[in-house]
Amino acid sequence: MKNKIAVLGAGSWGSILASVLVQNGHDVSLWTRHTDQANEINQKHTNQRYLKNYQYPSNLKATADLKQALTAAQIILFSVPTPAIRDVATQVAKILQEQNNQPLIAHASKGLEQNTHLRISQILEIAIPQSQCQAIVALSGPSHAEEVARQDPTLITAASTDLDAAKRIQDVFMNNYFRVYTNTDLIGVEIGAALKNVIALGVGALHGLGYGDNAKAALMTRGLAEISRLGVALGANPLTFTGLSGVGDLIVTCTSVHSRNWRAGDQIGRGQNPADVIANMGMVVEGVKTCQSAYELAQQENIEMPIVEATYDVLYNHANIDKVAADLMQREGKAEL
Ligand SMILES: NC(=O)C1=CN([C@@H]2O[C@H](COP(=O)(O)OP(=O)(O)OC[C@H]3O[C@@H](n4cnc5c(N)ncnc54)[C@H](O)[C@@H]3O)[C@@H](O)[C@H]2O)C=CC1
Ligand SMILES: O=C(CO)COP(=O)(O)O
Repeated sequence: MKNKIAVLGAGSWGSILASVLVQNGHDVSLWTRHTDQANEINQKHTNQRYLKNYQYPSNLKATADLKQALTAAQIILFSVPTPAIRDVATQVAKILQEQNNQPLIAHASKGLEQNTHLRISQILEIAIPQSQCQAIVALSGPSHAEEVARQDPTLITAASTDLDAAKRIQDVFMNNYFRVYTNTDLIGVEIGAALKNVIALGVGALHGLGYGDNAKAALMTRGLAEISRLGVALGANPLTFTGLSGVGDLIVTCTSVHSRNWRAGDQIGRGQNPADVIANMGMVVEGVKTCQSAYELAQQENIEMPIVEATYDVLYNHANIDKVAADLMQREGKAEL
């Protein structure tokens, strides 16, 4: 069934998800706040700043007019960085009220809000009244835009407490290279998605420091233990962390050259100033702000998260990165489980 879908955010992820949806036969309106970017997508079918040399389907329509993008939308997919979610969702709620529309809301963003420590679906739930929204679905898993663009096999999860809503998102995205599973553990999926970026910063830093695969595998594994500990304390199913949005996304983000978080960590490990690295990336590095939220959340919930704490110290307290890595090794002996 053909759906009218609004995709909000035309960075690398939103624009390629919009492309998948168009290829699947849906009527897609891709919203960006930049008119020149909308013009480039509509006229040249490119989005050079975000996905070099990729040709978008000619029937993908981009617009800088949010009202126009949302008109008659049956599904709205948010794909803006976490810090922008609340503001964009507030604008969306106002328009939906005027249009008297109640679409299904999905999001593909990965992070925790600063100060509130909220997951994306929680922010959306607050910003968009229930009367304006059928349900909320989170889309997550090991999926770099650059490889979806090549139509490499990609598997992700659509998570919602409303299984029918998750199935609808599964249906609109599934094709021969994009396979979608459903999951009702929204908390686990969103926590895995947000926290893997923090661990990838750390693994990238180890690479930059010159450490080998033993150290990186160790950080990934113990990082997953921290993610699971936090997730379970917040109500997640521990098994979710063995899935696509848990270990799956952790692996891809900690090992892929496409990962902005890994690349940022690598440069920091080589001695560059974290603020400069983030400023020069040209795309969002979600793990940096999420690290602060995760650090505060761990303190608040009294959860032991030494890797998150070490990453926080490097990013926010100018801690010496060699010393931080050495200190992690000097912690008292522990039971693994
Ligand atoms: N790039 C990827 O392969 C993947 C990204 N993600 C997630 O998707 C989300 C978006 O990431 P990307 O597209 O990669 O980021 P990006 O940095 O490539 O693009 C972000 C887009 O959001 C727009 N934006 C930023 N602030 C905004 C605001 N206040 N209002 C409206 N638009 C705003 C920017 O103009 C840009 O078009 C992130 O949470 C990321 O973790 C998830 C899976 C894969
Ligand atoms: O979430 C992602 C891959 O699944 C993207 O990770 P980066 O933001 O580190 O590129």
